[in-house]
This record gives sequence, structure tokens and C-alpha cells, in this order.
Amino acid sequence: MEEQARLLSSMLFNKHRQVEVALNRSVLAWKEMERRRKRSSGVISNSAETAHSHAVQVCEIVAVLDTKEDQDNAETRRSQKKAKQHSQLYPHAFTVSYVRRTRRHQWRCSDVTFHSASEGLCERWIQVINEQLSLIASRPKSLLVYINPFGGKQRGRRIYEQKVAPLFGRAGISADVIVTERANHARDHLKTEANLDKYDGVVCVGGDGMFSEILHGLVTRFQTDNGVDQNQPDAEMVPCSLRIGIIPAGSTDCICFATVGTNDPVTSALHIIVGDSQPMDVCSVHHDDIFLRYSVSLLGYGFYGDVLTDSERKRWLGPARYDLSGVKTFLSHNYYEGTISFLPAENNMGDPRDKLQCRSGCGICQHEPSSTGTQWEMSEEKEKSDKGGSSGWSAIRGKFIAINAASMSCACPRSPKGLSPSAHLADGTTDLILVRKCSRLDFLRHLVRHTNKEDQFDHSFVEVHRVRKFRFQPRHHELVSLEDPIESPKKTGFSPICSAQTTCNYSTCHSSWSCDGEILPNAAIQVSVQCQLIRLFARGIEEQQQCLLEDPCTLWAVEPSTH
Ligand SMILES: CCCCCCCCCCCCC/C=C/[C@@H](O)[C@H](COP(=O)(O)O)NC(=O)CCCCCCCCCCCCCCC
Ligand SMILES: Nc1ncnc2c1ncn2[C@@H]1O[C@H](COP(=O)(O)OP(=O)(O)O)[C@@H](O)[C@H]1O
Ligand SMILES: [Ca+2]
Repeated sequence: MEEQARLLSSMLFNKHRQVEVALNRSVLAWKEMERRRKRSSGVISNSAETAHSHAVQVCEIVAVLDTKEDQDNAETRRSQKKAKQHSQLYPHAFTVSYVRRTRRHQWRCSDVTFHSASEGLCERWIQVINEQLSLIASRPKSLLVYINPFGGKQRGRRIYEQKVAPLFGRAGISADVIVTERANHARDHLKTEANLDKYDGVVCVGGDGMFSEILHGLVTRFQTDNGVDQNQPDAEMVPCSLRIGIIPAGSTDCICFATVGTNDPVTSALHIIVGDSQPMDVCSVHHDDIFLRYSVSLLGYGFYGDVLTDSERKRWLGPARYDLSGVKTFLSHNYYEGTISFLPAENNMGDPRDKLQCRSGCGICQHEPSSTGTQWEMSEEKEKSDKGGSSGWSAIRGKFIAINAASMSCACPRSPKGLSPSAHLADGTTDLILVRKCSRLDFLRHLVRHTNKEDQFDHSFVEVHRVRKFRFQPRHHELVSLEDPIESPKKTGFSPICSAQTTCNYSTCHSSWSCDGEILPNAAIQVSVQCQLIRLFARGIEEQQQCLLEDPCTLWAVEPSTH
């Protein structure tokens, strides 16, 4: 960081100790005067501290407020007498609320109060800090909030009122809140009614299903307003200018977990307040050139489709429904036949097995838009150059227990590294994971690897491809003659239930696609990744060391401005 001139520097009091407080355009720092000589070095993390000097990035200040005397009681209670004297001597104060990092990617809002004898000086500090905050254009001022009161453990409303609304209030953000009254209420409201010009972002309080509603509402609204026909799989889509914030209050909350690193309402609220921005890919899903749905996390056929279908009947169980349906689906051990065709991503887009995880500021996701465009055109060219329109495409026909397309890692508390640990949030690709027919024990081994450090792709029956587009065609059983008998109804292992002559009905021969937790009506689909179609109020998962800030001593090194 270049040294920057101080905007303000004063001797103030914090917890009855004299501190030197200084502000430049990027850092607010303070240090105790009496212990200054003893402690001079050390790398200082923002909002963390060495023994007696502290620094906070201006962009991570939540708010600065005038502190009325009685609000500062917590500090003063410890030594009442001294405190009383002190508050008589230094009756004016202001409080800075800022982001503090705790363990495992969680953020908290901390306060520090500075006292002074001079009211004017406190006012000046408040004014200058507020001026700096108002320069941060990416911070939202007005939000539209949708709460699903029935998501997860049905705590959405309480979570918002108790943990999020007070923080928005402190940060001076205004919010219009809609508690949904039915499924698709939020989607329909966004699609047609909401006056989006009034807002800087939309907040979703709920789970992945609720996020999906908001996604569909917003993306559809932006396409309709710009005359884009969603039924055309190759139409160039218009990115949404409004960002989406996710306050996790659902069952899996994988989109929040994979973009923030934790499912914690306060952390999410703080990412919204500081105005973070994380672009994200969106897959468009079509059936015979008819638009079905969008997906940002998991498109899963076979195992995950079956788990979801079964779990929908057990909604009353809350988040535990997935465990029960998971075990049941695992035990039924179905497989499904079909052909999957895909257009691989270019070689420079990394590989699902390269162990290069997508992290805050990810280089792979930051390809220049032009170069991404060129690569994209190249693969389109390749695609078109072939007479059949399938050059560059590969096709695999087989019997699959699961076909999963992970557009992001899909990390969640159940699987902290996710379905595809090296998938990227915003690279324009999805990781296509094919799990072929195998024994129950092998499939269990594969599943268990989602929960430990072992590589879940390192099995002979698993393959994974990074792709830009794919299609799936289930095997047409009605076309199969008796000379080409069907081995179904697709039970592996011990339970061959159906003979070759049995006509399978559609539901036992086909699985369903789970699309971000919603069931698709068709098994035959075409999928195309739309690079960075939306943005979230998030920054990707931070590396442990990413939050380190240089020693705020640079702030002390510069000659103070005169105040
Ligand atoms: C043996 C343990 C194996 C654990 C394997 C866990 C892998 C989990 C990967 C989860 C990826 C989740 C992707 C996101 C999906 C969500 O969109 C979607 C909707 O979320 P919402 O309810 O918040 O709206 N959620 C889901 O579809 C949940 C999927 C959960 C699958 C759980 C599977 C459990 C399998 C248990 C097998 C146990 C075998 C035991 C044998 C004795
Ligand atoms: N008021 C409501 N009543 C019933 N269903 C709703 C309501 N609001 C949203 N939904 C639907 O509830 C489903 C689950 O929501 P979600 O918030 O993802 O919770 P969970 O993670 O527990 O599935 C979504 O499909 C969403 O469309
Ligand atoms: Ca991606």
C-alpha cells in the first residue's frame, strides 16, 4: 500500500487510556501512548491488533456514531469512580463499528469508542469518517428483502429481525421487507411488480430454494426488460445489475457457504453492508428449446435427483429430510442409462482435479472479459465448423448412478469441500461429474470422500470434465425391442426386480434432475453456462492470510496534518 496522507489525527481516550488515533483514505488506526516504545513492530491484521496498536480498513467500517454518555456504560462500569471523573473530563465521544474476523470465515461487528474533551473534535471525526464512507460507491443504501418464513427450521423472520435488521439500521441502510405468503411469491413480485429502480440490491432470507426464486425473478426481469427471449438457448443474456445478498435460513444453504465460507446471518449481513461483489455463473437449462430453469449450484440426475424427489415428501422433517432420503436412496442403489454430450472448456480453464480452489480474488475467474470472449468464440466456432454442429463435443453413453454438474464447489456443512472442490464461481464453466454403475460399497466410498480429505474423483467409475455446455438424453425405452433387452428397472446389486420383458414405466427408468434443489419436469435437457450473469454481495472465500493488512505504522510515519 502506498503511504497516504493522514486526513485526521488526534489524541483521544479509549477505555481511559490515551490513544493516538489516525485516519487516511484506507485505514483507521489507533495506539496507546504510554506503551508505544515497547511495542513497535508486528504485522497487523485489519480489525485485529498487536498488543496495543489496532487498525481497521476504512472499507470495513460499518458506521460511526455520536456516543451519548449513558451508552458507554459497559466500559465505565469496571471502575466507576475513575470513570466518573473521566467522563467529566472527556464528556464527548464517538463510536466506530467495524468488521472483525473471528474463526472460520465468520465476521462480527465490533465497536470502539473514543472520548474527547472537545465536542467539535468528535463531530469532526464523525464527519470525516462519514465522508470517507460515502465515497465507497459500491455500498448499498436501499435494499429489497424477501423472507421465506418456512425455510429450514422456520427461523427466517426471527433471524432477520434479531440479527440483520439492527446491523442494516446501524449502517444507515433502508430496507423494504416482504415476508412471502406462498411459494413463488418473491419470484413473481420481482418478475413484474417490484420497482427495481429504487434499490441497490435484493436480499434473500432463506435457503437455496428461496435463492432460486430470487434468481429467476431477477434474471427473467432483466431479460424481458431488454427483449431477450429466454427460450432461445443461444441468446446473449443481459447480466443483472442488482446484486443479491443471501442471509442463510434454509436447509443446505450451499450457495451462501460456497461464496462466503460459512452459513452465518451476521457475516452475510456485513458482506452486504460493506458492498462486496462476487460475480457468479448461471446455467440456463432448456428442453427442446423451451426454457426450463436456471441453476447456479448443482444440477444432479440420478442420486441427487432421487434424494430431492424423496425429500420433498418429508418437508415436515426440516433439514433432516435430506439425511433420511439420502440413506433411502443410497440403499435403493438405482442406476440410469443415457447419453451425455458436452463441450469441454479450453485447456487454460484449469481442470476439476487441479486442486486450485476458487478463492477471493480468484485469478481464473478474473480473465479479461475480452479474452474470455475470445475463448468462448473459439469454442463456438469449433462447434459451428462441424456439419453436424457437434465438433469439439464429446458424447458418453452409459449407465450412471449419478450425473452431477457443479457450477461452483457446492461446499456446505455436510460436505465442506463440496461436490467439486476446484470448481469456480465465475469462470463460465461447470464441472460435469459422471458416476458410473458400481457396487454399493464403492459408491459409499465415493460419498464418504465428500466429507474427508481424500479425492472423490479418484475412482475407476468416476470421471469429471470441465465443460461450457452439455446435453443429456435418457435412453428411450419405448424404442427398445426384445432383442435389445432393458436391464432395468435399474437396480444394481442384489435386487434384479424387472425381467427383460417387463415394460418399465417412465418414473422407474428415469430419474429427475435436481436443479438447485428444485425438481425439473424433463429428463432430456440442454445446459449452457452463462458466464457471470449475476453478482452477489460476497467476495468468495478468503484465504486465511488474505485479511492481513500492512503495519498501520505507515500511518504514523507520515507527518500529521494540522488539526
Ligand atoms: C456418507 C456421507 C455422505 C455425505 C455426502 C454428502 C455430499 C453432499 C453434497 C451436497 C451438495 C449440495 C448441493 C446443493 C443442493 C441444494 O441446492 C439443495 C436444496 O437446498 P435447500 O434445501 O437449502 O433449498 N439441497 C440438496 O439437494 C441436499 C442434498 C443433500 C444430499 C445428502 C446426501 C446424503 C447421503 C447419505 C448417504 C448415506 C449412506 C449411509 C449408508 C448406511
Ligand atoms: N411463504 C411460503 N410458503 C411456502 N413455500 C414458500 C414460501 N416462500 C418460499 N417458499 C418456497 O419454499 C421452498 C424452500 O425454501 P428454502 O428457503 O430454500 O428452504 P429449504 O432450504 O428448507 O428448502 C422454496 O421452493 C420456496 O419457493
Ligand atoms: Ca463455474
